[in-house]
Amino acid sequence: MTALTEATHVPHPEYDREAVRVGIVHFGLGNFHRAHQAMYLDRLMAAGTGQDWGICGVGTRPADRRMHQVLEDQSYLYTLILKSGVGEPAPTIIGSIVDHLMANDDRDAVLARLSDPGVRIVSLTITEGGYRRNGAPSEDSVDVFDLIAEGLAARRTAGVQPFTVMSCDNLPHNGDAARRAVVDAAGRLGQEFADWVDRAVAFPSSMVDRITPVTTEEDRELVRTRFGLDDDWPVPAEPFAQWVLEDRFTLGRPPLEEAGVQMVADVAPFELMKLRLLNASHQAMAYSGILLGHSSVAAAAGDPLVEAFLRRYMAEARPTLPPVPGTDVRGYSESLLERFRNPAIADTLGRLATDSANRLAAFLVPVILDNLRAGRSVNASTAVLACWAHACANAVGDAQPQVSSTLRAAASAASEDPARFADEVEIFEPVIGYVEFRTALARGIASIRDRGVKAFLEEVAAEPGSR
Ligand SMILES: NC(=O)c1ccc[n+]([C@@H]2O[C@H](COP(=O)([O-])OP(=O)(O)OC[C@H]3O[C@@H](n4cnc5c(N)ncnc54)[C@H](O)[C@@H]3O)[C@@H](O)[C@H]2O)c1
Ligand SMILES: O=P(O)(O)OC[C@@H](O)[C@@H](O)[C@H](O)[C@H](O)CO
Repeated sequence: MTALTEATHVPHPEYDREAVRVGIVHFGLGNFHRAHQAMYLDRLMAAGTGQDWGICGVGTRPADRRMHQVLEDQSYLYTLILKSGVGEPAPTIIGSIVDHLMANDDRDAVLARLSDPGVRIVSLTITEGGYRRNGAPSEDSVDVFDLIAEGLAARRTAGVQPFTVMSCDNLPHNGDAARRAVVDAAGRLGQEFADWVDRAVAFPSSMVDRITPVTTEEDRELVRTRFGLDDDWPVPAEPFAQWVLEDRFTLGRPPLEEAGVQMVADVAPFELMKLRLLNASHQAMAYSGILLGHSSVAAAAGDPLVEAFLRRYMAEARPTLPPVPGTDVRGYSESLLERFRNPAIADTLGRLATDSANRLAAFLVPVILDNLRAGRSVNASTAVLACWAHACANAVGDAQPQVSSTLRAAASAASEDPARFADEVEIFEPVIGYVEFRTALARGIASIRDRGVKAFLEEVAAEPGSR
């Protein structure tokens, strides 16, 4: 077994990692960041143009301690395994992460990093829920946005220009979501400071894409036995990767376009296309798939009924999208179905159903709202919510969508009184006033209850698509 630091028999960092300086502080260093942003930076370092943009990860939750320990033990190296489903998986050892801190254990070290003039970007993959402040953070967790605001305040006091805050989470207008959260946290330090943050800090939006599932025991075994590498936490991902990023940075940026990133003035059309076709389809597949007895994404996507339902959903979502520069949106939809079917990606419906209310709020509810406003059908997208209600109430174990106990109780009551469910769910607030929505949802819930999910999905999938 070869240590990652010694491995030369697979692609590995050939650049001098000692010469890499930290230029990016990243909050929420999970699998996606390691498969995406860190991979792009590693490409630049290999080309000799990214050496000022080393990454220092920051964990803010107790669960991040495991990542902290593993990375520290492995000199922050890990294996990215790309799986196309055809031929051998392709490993690359990624070297762009050079430090990781736990804010819970050493807040001062994190603030020192944030104050360092060499740090010019703070990036985020803290999940959709990470942008909602629900009361005080739990005792063991540190609030990401409080830390960022404190870091900005320290820089201002020291006369150091503010860093750029770059959200890489799947949220509509993720830059604006980050701005709101940072300005809100800055407001707790004073209104004048919050106004300064709002004026002086750049918050570019981005569209980020690479399906990156949770690491399994099989992935660890693959890396050990097939590649002879001693890696406690490799990252599996699909070969496809896309990053479209607004070119607004206060203190410069890495030459990301040289690594394949699309730098644009306005990311909104790309972002809408991806969230409403890929992520919302993931939601559509998760709850219908769970009710049909599937547990893996590949199996659900390979089920002709789920595929027909996804096509129907995408046809309903497409009219809500603006033209996307250089992109055939129908072709994009087809390519997604193929990516979902990748048999080598052990992605689970359980992962897609994690934190389900926040995901539906970000990806699906806006599609319903736009179609309602335009007087178009919302049957397929509302069918996703009817499936969600039944999956929340009836699925068990890993398949059960992650929701609050209040929401689960509402979902359980929905079978008895389908018309009530709409009023019980906070994330429906933007669409609750539309009678078409309420009727479609109640009808969907009752139809699954009375005729079963298969008959219901067959009926929805057979409706003529919008375009
Ligand atoms: N996995 C993918 O395929 C993928 C693709 C594109 C974008 N993303 C984005 O990246 C995010 C993270 O995905 P991942 O696969 O790395 O997940 P992960 O579970 O591997 O890592 C999530 C990270 O976010 C942190 N986090 C979770 N909730 C938080 C909160 N409320 N406040 C602060 N930090 C929090 C966790 O501690 C962890 O460090 C997604 O939610 C999505 O927005 C993921
Ligand atoms: O990661 P989330 O919570 O935003 O959504 C779950 C999946 O849809 C998502 O992780 C996709 O796999 C990803 O967005 C593909 O780029």
